[in-house]
Amino acid sequence: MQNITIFGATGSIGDSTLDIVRRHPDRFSVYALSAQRRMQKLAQLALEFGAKVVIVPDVAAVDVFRANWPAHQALPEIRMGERGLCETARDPETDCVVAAIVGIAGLASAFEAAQAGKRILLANKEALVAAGSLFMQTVQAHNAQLLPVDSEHNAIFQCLQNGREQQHIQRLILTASGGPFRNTAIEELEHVTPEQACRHPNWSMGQKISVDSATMLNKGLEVIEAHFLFGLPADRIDVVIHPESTVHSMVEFIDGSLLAQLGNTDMRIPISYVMGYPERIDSNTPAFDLRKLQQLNFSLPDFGRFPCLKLAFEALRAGQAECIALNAANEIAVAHFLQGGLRFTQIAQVIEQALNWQSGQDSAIGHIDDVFQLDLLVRERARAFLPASV
Ligand SMILES: NC(=O)C1=CN([C@@H]2O[C@H](COP(=O)(O)OP(=O)(O)OC[C@H]3O[C@@H](n4cnc5c(N)ncnc54)[C@H](OP(=O)(O)O)[C@@H]3O)[C@@H](O)[C@H]2O)C=CC1
Ligand SMILES: CC(=O)[C@@H](O)[C@H](O)COP(=O)(O)O
Ligand SMILES: [Mn+2]
Repeated sequence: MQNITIFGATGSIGDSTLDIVRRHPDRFSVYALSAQRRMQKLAQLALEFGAKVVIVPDVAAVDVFRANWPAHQALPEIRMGERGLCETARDPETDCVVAAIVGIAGLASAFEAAQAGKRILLANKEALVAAGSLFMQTVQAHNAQLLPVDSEHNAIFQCLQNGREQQHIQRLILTASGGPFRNTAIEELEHVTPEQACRHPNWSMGQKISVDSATMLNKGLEVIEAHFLFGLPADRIDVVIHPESTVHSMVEFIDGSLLAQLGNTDMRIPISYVMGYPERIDSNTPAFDLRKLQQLNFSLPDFGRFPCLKLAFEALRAGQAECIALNAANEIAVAHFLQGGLRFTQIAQVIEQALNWQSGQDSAIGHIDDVFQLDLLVRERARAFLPASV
């Protein structure tokens, strides 16, 4: 029996993970669950899965959680804030951490899990983008196990036969849907709404990653994530637009063979893979219907339409500080776009300004605290780059 702790349990990845737990009560037991705003949902989940611990942001959230808890039931232990998340990450009762908080907010707890030598199922790509080598070194130094949840990296991991084929890679090919604006006239992009940007053609996901898919910064973050996970330089990681999102990514090997992983667009598939790893387990998803598969299309992305993807490649080539800046500026820009305070096309402009600013700095990133410090600094700068009105 594996004791699972899910950080970001109320989100889209949390939902899919808990559905696998539901399917395999003999294998998994929920130890702890965290949430940020949705206290009612957290209480329902903690009750259903018998969580021993919940982690909420602050005292006010504790009150809301308690108010949503049935009077006759014993309360789980309630921990608070980042300290509560980190305490739970290293808790001896936690066997496996699902890192599914969105954004840099998930880094401290995921990093703590690495330091505690836990098994980490990593959805939170921003953690790896911002702390790349430090994170990977920490995983290695503490004998932790890092398994990729992100569908592309999970596909690559499967193609590499769980890492055994790593030394024979020629290049990685990340597939990208192209998002909701793949065919939108470029002049119209400055007028698209948050609602349109969040309407992903193939996947149902949280708001932030949906906007990232629409700008294709998601793919840029994934290129950086792949670089750190699989140790390949930027020029051996390709991105192809594949509107069907059926091929989840590919590996080209030195002998010319290409291996791909295919499947429905349902995150329960990659999540069940890492939950059961090294065994495959039932993902509770419908079988793939090959008769519906008329065509698989592939084309090269247009950097003019998707400047964020170009910026991510530039950040990766420039170094860790630029990757931190890319991510921090994007988080600020996307939050403002979602609140109606920024145009869609201005997201790339804010990121570019932050990267230009970063290129004039001398930022050494040798410790995890350097990551948090630079992240905060870039956020401050990025706020200054936001236009006064849209
Ligand atoms: N969804 C998907 O299919 C995929 C997601 N990912 C990655 O997984 C991560 C999660 O994505 P997704 O599930 O879509 O996101 P959601 O927005 O659906 O869920 C985010 C979760 O994080 C919690 N949360 C939000 N802000 C904070 C914070 N500041 N501190 C602590 N917890 C917080 C939320 O709590 P609350 O609900 O209470 O606000 C929620 O539980 C992202 O990094 C994303 O890029 C990767 C591949 C696929
Ligand atoms: C499900 C998943 O892993 C997402 O990151 C997905 O890949 C987003 O789709 P695109 O970024 O390809 O539009
Ligand atoms: Mn992905």
